[in-house]
Amino acid sequence: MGQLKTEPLGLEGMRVITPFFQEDLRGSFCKVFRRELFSELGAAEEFSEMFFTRSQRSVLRGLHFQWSRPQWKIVTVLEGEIFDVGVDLRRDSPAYGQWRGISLSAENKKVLYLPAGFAHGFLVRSEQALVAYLCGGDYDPAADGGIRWDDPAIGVAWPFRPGECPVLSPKDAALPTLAEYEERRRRG
Ligand SMILES: Cc1cn([C@H]2C[C@H](O)[C@@H](COP(=O)(O)OP(=O)(O)O[C@H]3O[C@@H](C)C(=O)[C@@H](O)[C@H]3O)O2)c(=O)[nH]c1=O
Repeated sequence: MGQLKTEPLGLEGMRVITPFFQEDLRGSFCKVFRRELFSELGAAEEFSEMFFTRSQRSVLRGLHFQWSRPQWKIVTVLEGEIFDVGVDLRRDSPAYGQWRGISLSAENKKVLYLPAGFAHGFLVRSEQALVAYLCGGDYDPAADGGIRWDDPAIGVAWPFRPGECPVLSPKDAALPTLAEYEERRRRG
């Protein structure tokens, strides 16, 4: 009872979790986190932050990471639907720079696990989306980084509707490409 199922998503360590879900006369029960499972997946046993973001349709957040103090993330959607994306930025990974994406919604109840070393972002595909995160590894504003959502070298195929433009934060609109980011780091 109460087990969660996991499946790979094409990049080493990236997993899709199907929560334990049960309905009865009162409503429902949905378990998305179990320490034992996430320890097996490589996540530190303790998480550092839990937070929620609410966003309108077409909002695109990302692609975010902490380069010097990478965090693992567990992402789930409590209301609405997002297209959720992870980009492998682990320096020693043969899949460096590759991305995978999946629809997460309140309806499908899928949960995404991103190991430390991935960039993360999402596009909102419903009127609103309420997204919940657990993050392992402390948030460090000085290490907070990001790369452009539309970096052509990464080539995320965001599922925009015809004529749809993403709504970005000023910070995200000014992010560099991965190559630019690396160049800045090399120069210090
Ligand atoms: C990311 C983060 C931000 N903050 C603060 C900083 C700022 O005042 C406010 C909003 O931050 P941002 O504009 O960076 O929020 P947002 O653009 O929603 O950033 C998030 O985007 C998605 C894609 C992720 O993967 C998350 O880890 C996070 O980076 O929250 C924290 O306190 N802890 C955190 O872990």
